[in-house]
Amino acid sequence: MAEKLHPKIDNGLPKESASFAGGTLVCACTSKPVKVKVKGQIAHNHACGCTKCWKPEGAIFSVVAVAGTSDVTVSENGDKLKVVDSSALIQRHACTGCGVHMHGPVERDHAFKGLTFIHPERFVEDGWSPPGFAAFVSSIIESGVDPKRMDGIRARLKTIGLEPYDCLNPGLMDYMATWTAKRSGALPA
Ligand SMILES: N[C@@H](CCC(=O)N[C@@H](CSCO)C(=O)NCC(=O)O)C(=O)O
Ligand SMILES: [Zn+2]
Ligand SMILES: [Zn+2]
Repeated sequence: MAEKLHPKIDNGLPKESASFAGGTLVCACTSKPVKVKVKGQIAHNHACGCTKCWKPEGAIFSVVAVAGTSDVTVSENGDKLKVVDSSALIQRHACTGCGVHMHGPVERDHAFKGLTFIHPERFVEDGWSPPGFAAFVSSIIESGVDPKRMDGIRARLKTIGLEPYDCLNPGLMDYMATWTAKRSGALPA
């Protein structure tokens, strides 16, 4: 049987719509849900195997993307949000009612400063840009996945169309390294 990875990718990738202009993320609470508005299309959507990103029940990967922090606004019931780990790069704001991570801005001096991580499956609307790769794949072992399943899981990701990487994809890794090199002076700013 095919490995189950995440409900939004197990049956093929969701379809992007050219008319998607942003939408509203809603948490899983049946009463007073937290709502977050996002302007415009999301970027760098990926399946993430790290232990820190929020995953729906039973999933071994999260689906996570970024938007510009200035395009992300908590619109309802923001008082229910609490930062999961204030020492982390991504300041993941989780709903204290249901546990869903609703937005995760990067505020520290870093290549990703000014971006906010979000989970597009929480959009009420369809049409958001689908995941393009799988990141931190080996990290699923840290959540308890049997290492013997890894070949099958990587093969399944490739079948779905998500190239598996054990960190981020080459484009984002190069972007971060370039930022670091410019900071150190190894490359001209
Ligand atoms: N093996 C660790 C990896 C955790 C990790 O570094 N996660 C990445 C990707 S999150 C979305 O792409 C990261 O950038 N984390 C920064 C942060 O969490 O603040 C594990 O699995 O825990
Ligand atoms: Zn909630
Ligand atoms: Zn992650």
